[in-house]
Amino acid sequence: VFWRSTTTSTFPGPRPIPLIGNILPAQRVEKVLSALGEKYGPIYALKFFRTPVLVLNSASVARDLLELRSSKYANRPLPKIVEMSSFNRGIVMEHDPARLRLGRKVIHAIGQSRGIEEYRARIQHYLATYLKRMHDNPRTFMQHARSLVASTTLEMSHGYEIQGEDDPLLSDARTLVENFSHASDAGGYLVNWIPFLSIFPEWLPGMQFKTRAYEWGRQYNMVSQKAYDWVKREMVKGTARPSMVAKALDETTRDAIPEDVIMYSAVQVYTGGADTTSSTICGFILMMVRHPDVGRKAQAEIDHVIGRDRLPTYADRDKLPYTNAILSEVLRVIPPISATLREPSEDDVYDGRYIAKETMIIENIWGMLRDRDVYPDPDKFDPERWVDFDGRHVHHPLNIVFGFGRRSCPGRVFAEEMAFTVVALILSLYDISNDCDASGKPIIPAMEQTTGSIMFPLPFTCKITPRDLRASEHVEKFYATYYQAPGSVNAV
Ligand code: HEM
Repeated sequence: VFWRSTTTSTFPGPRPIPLIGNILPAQRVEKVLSALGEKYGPIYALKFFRTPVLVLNSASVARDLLELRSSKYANRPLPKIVEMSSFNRGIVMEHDPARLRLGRKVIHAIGQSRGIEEYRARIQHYLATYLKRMHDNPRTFMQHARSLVASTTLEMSHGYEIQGEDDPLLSDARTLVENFSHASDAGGYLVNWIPFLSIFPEWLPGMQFKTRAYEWGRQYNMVSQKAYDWVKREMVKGTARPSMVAKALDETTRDAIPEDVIMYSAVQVYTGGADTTSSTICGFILMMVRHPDVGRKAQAEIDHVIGRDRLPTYADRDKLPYTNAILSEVLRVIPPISATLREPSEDDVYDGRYIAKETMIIENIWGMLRDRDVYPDPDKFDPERWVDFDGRHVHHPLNIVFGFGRRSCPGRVFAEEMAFTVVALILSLYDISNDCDASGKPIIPAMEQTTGSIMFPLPFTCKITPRDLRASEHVEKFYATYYQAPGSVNAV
């Protein structure tokens, strides 16, 4: 204590109310945290009840702490409600370093380009299905984006093929994401700040959160187990398709990884990957409706580099800098995850100031991506910013939206590939424009997102029309080439 008080000072921040701490709104916290950052700087202190909190509002500070001191900042705080609902099982909230390492290793089997390659034919199949649906029914573009990513992630994690929108596993997985989103809303439950509340019985007024948390936990365990058992049964029958679970249960690694680590890691491919990646695709369409000039410029680039005789592929990414810049700028202005949490496993000092062990660290991703010192006019959607910008730079949006250091997103490679491919295909095939209301006035959708730990653009309408006759021919050809009829896929 003597050392602390003589050599270090504390971080600036708004004065907390005694006993309660600082009060933040229940929704759109990231915006309030950014506004406070403008007053108190790139790293500042708050207090929630007795918990000390540090907010990181700058990517450089996040890199200094979470990347350059990654072993010290590899933990996430564990809110009581998350523990009560069993969501601490699985990579996202894992506390045990050995289990975390194994869980991330399981996911890495599909998180790297080589791993993704094994699913190439299936990814093409789902892209073909997506394009056909977009072509036949462009009005439901949001649903098509969600189905595309849901199908691909469940295929890669479990080798499972979704049977339409009513598929029982898909609807269980969607409920699970919703429950997780509620449970991980740290500010939403008093018990996260006053943990002893959890000892009171469920029938007392105000204790209903306990019933809810146990129900979420029951559902999480049930879905994870059901999906995992399904793969094991398929393996016994000899009909299992290539998947992350099948690979992890392979003879060579069978004894090395505990079964529950495989089971929960697999289900988190869907929970971590599906809504985030489809939110990005819908965010792209939203920005194209709002900025038709940007879409036209990208189409000119695609036509010039690729021509109209074939469709762009992921392999063309480096040749399409403007199209690629659109993806970066979409993720900068509407990142699917606005903030995540960490905590240091030991005391630390940064910039001459003291950080106590188990301080709650808020990575304000939304705020970092609107840092006025780095991005002039940060609310402006301007892909041009990224055309000549070094992709390795700490302030490049793609180095921020997936987080930092040891807990950064293991699905980044897949997410970038899927999102870029869809952006390039859609721009090459379709014009995206605004709808009009009954009086003929253009409807320009607002940049509003759902609340919760994964944000999705609110439903909006637009027109998605084929650019020319060649677009229809390309979609038909793509479908004929890549669509795989049920039952035609080989087992492992
Ligand atoms: C555009 C799409 C995506 C975005 C923006 C995104 C963003 C993030 C962020 C910000 C984190 C927290 C990082 C941190 O704490 O520093 C994270 C973690 C995670 N993501 Fe993603 N993600 C995306 C797609 C995916 C995909 C496709 C998968 C699955 C293959 C996935 C699986 C995970 C998992 C399991 C974690 C927890 C990692 C850990 O705690 O160690 N994500 N993601």
